[in-house]
Amino acid sequence: MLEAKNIEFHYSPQQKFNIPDILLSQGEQLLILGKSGSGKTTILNMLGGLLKPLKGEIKIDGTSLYSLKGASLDKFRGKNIGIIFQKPHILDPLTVLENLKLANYFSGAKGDKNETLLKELGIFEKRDAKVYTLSEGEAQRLSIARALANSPKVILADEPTASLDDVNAATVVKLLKEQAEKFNAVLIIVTHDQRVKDHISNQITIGGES
Ligand SMILES: Nc1ncnc2c1ncn2[C@@H]1O[C@H](COP(=O)(O)OP(=O)(O)OP(=O)(O)O)[C@@H](O)[C@H]1O
Repeated sequence: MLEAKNIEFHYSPQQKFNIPDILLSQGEQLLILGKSGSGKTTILNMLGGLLKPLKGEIKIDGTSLYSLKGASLDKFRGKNIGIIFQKPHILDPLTVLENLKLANYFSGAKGDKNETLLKELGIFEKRDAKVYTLSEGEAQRLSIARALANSPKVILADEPTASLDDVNAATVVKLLKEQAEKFNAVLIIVTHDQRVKDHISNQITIGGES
């Protein structure tokens, strides 16, 4: 389902990242741990089709990600990959529901699961609220909803709990796991948050001990 093989990458030759091969079947979950600056976001961006590795291949559902270019890569990403960024990528002037509709629009999806998703994530009551009025936890849940709006086969989350208190952090990890299980999607979380460790047993650490 998701395969990353022989990946090599550096921003400068003095700082080469050591990137392990990753092989995940449908429905499998992986936690990538590592200290700040170890390259977690960099790996996630490569897996998400946002940063081309210098060498190696990333395959999703049999498609070699970087054999696609421009609009085809954007379309493939919109349809198959849901990314929850470290800082929520949601649009402030729009409402909660409008943000989901925008994600649907970009991938040509119907959006028939939007309301269910908002209910499951506990923000249905906020569907007509503008994003700038949301609490941090609500905004984070909306960014999860947006990433899941098109029922992706691969869910990638970058430090989804970083700015959350213990209760909200546990809720967010639980929601991500539940949603991934529901879609039988691959779930990869990258984090340096030790609180997430107990929730996903399949783990790798990059850049030495975390
Ligand atoms: N566009 C870039 N150009 C040059 N160097 C970069 C770029 N993006 C990241 N880096 C460097 O690469 C290293 C890894 O960055 P990355 O954001 O992947 O780490 P991280 O493990 O996600 O860190 P954090 O946990 O703090 O988010 C850092 O030293 C960073 O300064």
